[in-house]
Amino acid sequence: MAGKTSWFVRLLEEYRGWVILFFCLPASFVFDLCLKASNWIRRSTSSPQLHDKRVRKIQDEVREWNEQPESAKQPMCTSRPNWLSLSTTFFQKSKCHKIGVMLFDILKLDEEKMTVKVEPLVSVGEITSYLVPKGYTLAVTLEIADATCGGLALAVGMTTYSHKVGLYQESVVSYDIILGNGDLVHVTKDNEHKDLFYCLPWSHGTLGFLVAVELKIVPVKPFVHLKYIPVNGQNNYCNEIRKLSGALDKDADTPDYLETMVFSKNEAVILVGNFSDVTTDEQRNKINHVSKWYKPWFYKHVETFLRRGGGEEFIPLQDYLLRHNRSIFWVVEAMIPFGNHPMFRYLFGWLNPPKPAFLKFTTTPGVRAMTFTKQVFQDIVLPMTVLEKSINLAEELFDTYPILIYPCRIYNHGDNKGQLRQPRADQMCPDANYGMFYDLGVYGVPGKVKRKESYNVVETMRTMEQFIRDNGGYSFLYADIFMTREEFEVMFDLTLYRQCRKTYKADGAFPDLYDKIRPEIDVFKVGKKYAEKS
Ligand SMILES: Cc1cc2nc3c(=O)[nH]c(=O)nc-3n(C[C@H](O)[C@H](O)[C@H](O)COP(=O)(O)OP(=O)(O)OC[C@H]3O[C@@H](n4cnc5c(N)ncnc54)[C@H](O)[C@@H]3O)c2cc1C
Ligand SMILES: NC(=O)C1=CN([C@@H]2O[C@H](COP(=O)(O)OP(=O)(O)OC[C@H]3O[C@@H](n4cnc5c(N)ncnc54)[C@H](OP(=O)(O)O)[C@@H]3O)[C@@H](O)[C@H]2O)C=CC1
Ligand SMILES: CC(C)=CCC[C@@H](C)[C@H]1CC[C@@]2(C)C3=C(CC[C@]12C)[C@@]1(C)CC[C@H](O)C(C)(C)[C@@H]1CC3
Repeated sequence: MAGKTSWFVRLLEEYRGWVILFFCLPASFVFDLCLKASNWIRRSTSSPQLHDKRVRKIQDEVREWNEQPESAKQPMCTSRPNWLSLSTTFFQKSKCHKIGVMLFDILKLDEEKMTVKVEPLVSVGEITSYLVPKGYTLAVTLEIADATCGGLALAVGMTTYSHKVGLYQESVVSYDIILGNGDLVHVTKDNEHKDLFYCLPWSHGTLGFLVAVELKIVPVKPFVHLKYIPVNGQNNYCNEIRKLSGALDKDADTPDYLETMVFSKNEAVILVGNFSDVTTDEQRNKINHVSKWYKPWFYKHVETFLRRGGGEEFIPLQDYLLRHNRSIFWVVEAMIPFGNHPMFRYLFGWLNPPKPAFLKFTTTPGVRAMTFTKQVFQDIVLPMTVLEKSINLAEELFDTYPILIYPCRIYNHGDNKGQLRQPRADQMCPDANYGMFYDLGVYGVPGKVKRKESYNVVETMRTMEQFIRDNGGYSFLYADIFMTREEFEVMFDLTLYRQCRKTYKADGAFPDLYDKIRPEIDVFKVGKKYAEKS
């Protein structure tokens, strides 16, 4: 039996690419078809006109929960299974009382106000397909089609347009929330619930159930004119990012989209995109549908410009917005090392990406332990003042490239306005009410470049988190965190959040934020094991 198991495990490990190709990708494809079919059935029986009725049903369920004896009450969460969620943590919903918030409709497009009102489970892929043909897109559109408008609103979202508008939360005009007592409140930044308005982002459903969200949209053109600018030398590319993002001058003419992929300490490609029409033959010859299944993975395509010495293309907007979807940034490479081979792409490229939902659904405790201890998926918000330092530290700790940089405004809304602290004086843009920060994205298998042998995830991540706290930054909470509760409260300001939990009847009704987002694995037990080993 043992022999059989080790033969099987060896097959999985040594030929994992083939196993994924012949088993995971087709299974993921079928899985996706089933999900799509069930969404389609749900949508065809649902309609925006029935929104109020659906909301009343949820309110009734919450009121029923309130009528239970105190001793029987478990905190509430949505019934959406954790495997559908885009988070690396596996929050144990079995410890919660689950309420079905099955809301999938696009409610209203208001072209005068430039907003769109949606139910929370509308996905980024769906809203993009709805808005782009009408000449709009969300001000903050994610690259992953499966992220939902509601999940992003109550957690955090960021994109390559964020140097102009900030985080996803800045593009929210209003939230409709069902509170712990079943009341429905409409929350805006100017009405009597403004305190709640500032606390809902980064709250992960611990303040109430979201039933609708109104989001700002921006006018677009059918193409993005994308310039690929390779830069040598760390100071050079960091200075260029600061300049292009408007970090040094709030009146600088900034591009519509700005992204950087750092391929080694001294080599990066900066992507500068602007909305554009395509009218001339010369422009038409430079059209590139980067998201088609047979095209090279986007980051691999970008990397070629290090050798080619720069270039420009016209990319259809929808292709641009979902450019990282097919290879899930560079996550798929660790699973299918030959996935970017032209033969693979032409024959099987349409099967990619493996659905994150499928991967999560099939994650056994062993695979989870492996991804937890041997891989890194982190997005970190940091001020531009530590750009060089953070890249050097990421190299030292994780030893994996590429590293992703998305500049992003963090607004100073005043004192005690939500979980994010005011940017420090030296982090503010001159004469502006925001500081220029950025997302540092590190995804993959640590030790890839210098082939460092041992990777102690707990020690490494805690060093990174110390750096984040010291510099007034934040970890995205979809990822595993390694902080104690006390350290978490140094990173995030929970003063107003706590007040809101009381005022809006969330205490006892919803889990506490730290308890909801921390990994289900005992980080400190894992840390102790590493200590014993060494
Ligand atoms: C049935 C099945 C289900 C799976 N489900 C999931 C899942 O849910 N989630 C998930 O993330 N993965 C999943 N995988 C993918 C699989 O676990 C991958 O092997 C894993 O992502 C890679 O991690 P690893 O520690 O095994 O790295 P390795 O196999 O050691 O390496 C991954 C890649 O990095 C390179 N590399 C590793 N170490 C170094 C180094 N020191 N220097 C240079 N290069 C290096 C390797 O050459 C390889 O290309 C699944 C695989 C199978 C077969
Ligand atoms: N570029 C970016 O910024 C990207 C960000 N992400 C991250 O991915 C996540 C989004 O993924 P997605 O799968 O859409 O969302 P999730 O299902 O992961 O939801 C995120 C959190 O919001 C809560 N939530 C979601 N909907 C509701 C609701 N209607 N009422 C109350 N609480 C709710 C969830 O609680 P519950 O479990 O109770 O439902 C969960 O804690 C975010 O965490 C985001 O930060 C991912 C990709 C890219
Ligand atoms: C700000 C920006 C650009 C954010 C991009 C975030 C993505 C790279 C993240 C979001 C969700 C994410 C953590 C995910 C994964 C990879 C990285 C993702 C896609 C995977 C698929 C990695 C493999 C894991 O076993 C598992 C399946 C749990 C997760 C699921 C979520």
